[in-house]
Amino acid sequence: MFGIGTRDLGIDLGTANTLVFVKGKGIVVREPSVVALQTDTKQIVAVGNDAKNMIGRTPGNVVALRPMKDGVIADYETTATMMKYYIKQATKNAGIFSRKPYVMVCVPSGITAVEERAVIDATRQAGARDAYTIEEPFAAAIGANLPVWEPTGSMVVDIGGGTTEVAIISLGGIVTSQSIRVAGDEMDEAIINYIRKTYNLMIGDRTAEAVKLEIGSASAPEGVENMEIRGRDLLTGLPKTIEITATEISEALRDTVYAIVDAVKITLEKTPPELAADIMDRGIVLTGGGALLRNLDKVISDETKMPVIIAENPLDCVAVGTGKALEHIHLFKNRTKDHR
Ligand SMILES: Nc1ncnc2c1ncn2[C@@H]1O[C@H](COP(=O)(O)OP(=O)(O)OP(=O)(O)O)[C@@H](O)[C@H]1O
Repeated sequence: MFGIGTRDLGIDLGTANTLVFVKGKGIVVREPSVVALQTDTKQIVAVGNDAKNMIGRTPGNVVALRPMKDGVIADYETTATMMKYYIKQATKNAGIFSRKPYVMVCVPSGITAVEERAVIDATRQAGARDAYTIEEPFAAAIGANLPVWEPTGSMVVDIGGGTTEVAIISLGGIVTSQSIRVAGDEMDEAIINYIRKTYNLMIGDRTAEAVKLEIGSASAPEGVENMEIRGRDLLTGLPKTIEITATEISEALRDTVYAIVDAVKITLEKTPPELAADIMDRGIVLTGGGALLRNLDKVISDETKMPVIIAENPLDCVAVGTGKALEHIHLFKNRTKDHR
């Protein structure tokens, strides 16, 4: 058995954000999963926040890209480079003689063996002494302080950028789960499509996300809320400003919201009755950035007739849970396909 120390890391390698957790210190890195590269030399120009600010604004010789898509690695080399940068940042005060870190990385529960192998290899290439994986909803449940090791049912719905993971957990294992590639990014796309179709206006990803954060809602909000947005008029080709309402945005988000509701219902249908009774008592716990979409808890509760609770600090749950899981790394040795 090896001891897990303050140099070992839990990484939430997300489609939208990458977070690094260190035991005893908490979350030490919290940055967007974005890298800006020179197109010809592939040299890194910026990582994280600096790179995110460049999205849609780069000159011809620089490209700002998100190397993760739908919760899995879309661009292997860039992901490894990004992880190396963040691992270095998280371990910079560890001293030159300390050993390389063990790293636990979360992966979507629907991941294929090939996709999982890519995460493990990229983590090793990024400087890990060894890499382990944990399924995202399990990490989210640990991070949300659910009693995952006890013989009682807990239900977690983790709504990230690329994936929504729904899982029932009991006795340290996932009893049943659903992973759908519908989450925050799809909401942004739905807003872009709605505005293009309704107003012939093309807006960028960042504007769409800003609209979602400011006036987005899973059901029509009470009262009137407006927001001015800028984009390019598809008829004239010129910049244009329009005003949209929160009610329109809730219509735009409807299909995405109901895809998430359906995943929750399907999982509940597959849940053994004893565990369903536990969940009825304790409620469904929402984690991930998407949990903060206004009224989403209410819509899920109305549709399932179950109590729904938003976890404290929902954006941090997966990273905290991934880091805490390091303490049980011996259990993950068997769970990780790589070590079976
Ligand atoms: N207040 C909010 N309302 C709605 N959505 C939000 C809010 N805050 C953050 N989000 C969304 O949450 C998503 C990011 O969540 P999170 O960091 O949990 O995802 P991730 O771990 O990077 O993704 P994944 O788990 O799919 O790999 C983004 O789509 C972001 O727009």
